[in-house]
Amino acid sequence: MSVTIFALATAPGRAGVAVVRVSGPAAGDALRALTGRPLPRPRMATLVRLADPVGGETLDDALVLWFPAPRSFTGEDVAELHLHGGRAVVAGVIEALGSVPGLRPAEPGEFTRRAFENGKFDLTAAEAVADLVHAETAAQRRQALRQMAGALGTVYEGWRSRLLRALAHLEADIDFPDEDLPGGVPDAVRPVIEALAAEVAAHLDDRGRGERLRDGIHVAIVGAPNAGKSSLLNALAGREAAIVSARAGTTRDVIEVHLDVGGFPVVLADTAGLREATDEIEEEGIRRALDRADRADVKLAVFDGTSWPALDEATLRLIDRDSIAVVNKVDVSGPVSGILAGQPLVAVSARTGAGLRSLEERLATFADERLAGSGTPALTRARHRSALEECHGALLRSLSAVLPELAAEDVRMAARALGRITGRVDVEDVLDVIFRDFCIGK
Ligand SMILES: Nc1nc2c(ncn2[C@@H]2O[C@H](COP(=O)(O)OP(=O)(O)OP(=O)(O)O)[C@@H](O)[C@H]2O)c(=O)[nH]1
Ligand SMILES: [K+]
Ligand SMILES: [Mg+2]
Repeated sequence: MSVTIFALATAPGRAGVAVVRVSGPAAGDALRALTGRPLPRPRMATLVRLADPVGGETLDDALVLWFPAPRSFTGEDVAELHLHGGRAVVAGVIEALGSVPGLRPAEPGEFTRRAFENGKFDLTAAEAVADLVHAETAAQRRQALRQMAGALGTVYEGWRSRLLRALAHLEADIDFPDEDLPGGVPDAVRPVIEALAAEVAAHLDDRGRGERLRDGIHVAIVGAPNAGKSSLLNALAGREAAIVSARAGTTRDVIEVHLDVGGFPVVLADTAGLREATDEIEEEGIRRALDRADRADVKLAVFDGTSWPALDEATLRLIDRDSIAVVNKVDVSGPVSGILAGQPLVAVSARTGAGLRSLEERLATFADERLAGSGTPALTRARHRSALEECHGALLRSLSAVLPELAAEDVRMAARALGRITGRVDVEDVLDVIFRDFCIGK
């Protein structure tokens, strides 16, 4: 029988309300010990006085909820204590719970892990709980909620059950071979495996859409010294994150800010101005700038409008189809317009804020094209990607296997790779890694 765990489920620190969660066979004992009363009616908020079971001192007047197993978040008996969110109240209740026999503080992610182990949801949904807790933008929230509702798990489990049917077919063929037909995969099964391999490949080939939506789309600001890159970063971030000065070569290190642009998470990076370096520090800064530009999903190529229509050569060379060309300082230069890399220039002033809205809209459109996609659930984690790559490889091998026994073994491997994603098969080794991502109380 499992031990009973407890933890503060809300963020630590002073707050209006703090929720303490208790889960396990002794949760009812704990609730009775602190309230001095019989258990309240299940799932009904009840106002009670909580007192220290040892000294009898009053700790709080709290709302308590009682969820008997199995109808609870973890599938075990669960008690929730909604406290006044002061540090002393929370500390007193936590200490009182620690004195109840059979209780111990929870590890990070332990509540969600128990829910998974009790079959409340599959691993992809458990991972989505962590994503939802960390979601900072609307698009991230939507993706996590979809995944939590089982959108990804359903796709992977669907593939797995089709594979298991194909496997049954293959195994029947091994037991009762048709002497006239040579070769590995029989004709009846081949199209099934081919179709699955194609679906898995299409799912893998999404340019990291789901992973990017979790982690943010990477945007690098590049341009000549004094074009106003750092000023632009500050204007978009709404704070003085980077140093601005009239001296060319101010920025050396890459400076990152995290933004919400139209509901999409964006990691915006300011970089050193591109020119012949004057010392080795600047040289390293420029190397980092080019490296970041190379790895970015989108480049903001910033030009100094005061030299319009002359445009910096080094910056022009970096422009490709993943770039947005920006002309800055239009407060000085006056209006500018033109087409670069097939797209209209965005004219802005980091100083007055003119044009920043259109720039944000253009960025959001880029993010939308790359991240939002077709509504099919996206691949969200490297863990899923590597298992799917393994599955795909095994499917391709099975198609070219010369013996049905070998084809069956490959299909079995492909199915096992899918089962590892949802947590159906041998996952003990990954559980610790996955739940370590969670905070305590989740
Ligand atoms: N008038 C005007 N001046 C600007 C604007 N944006 C930046 N500046 C000025 O241009 C100068 C350079 O700005 P920075 O933001 O430091 O330029 P940078 O591209 O980051 O320069 P490096 O880091 O040296 O590559 C500063 O004096 C800014 O005040 C703008 O929109 N209008
Ligand atoms: K500067
Ligand atoms: Mg700068």
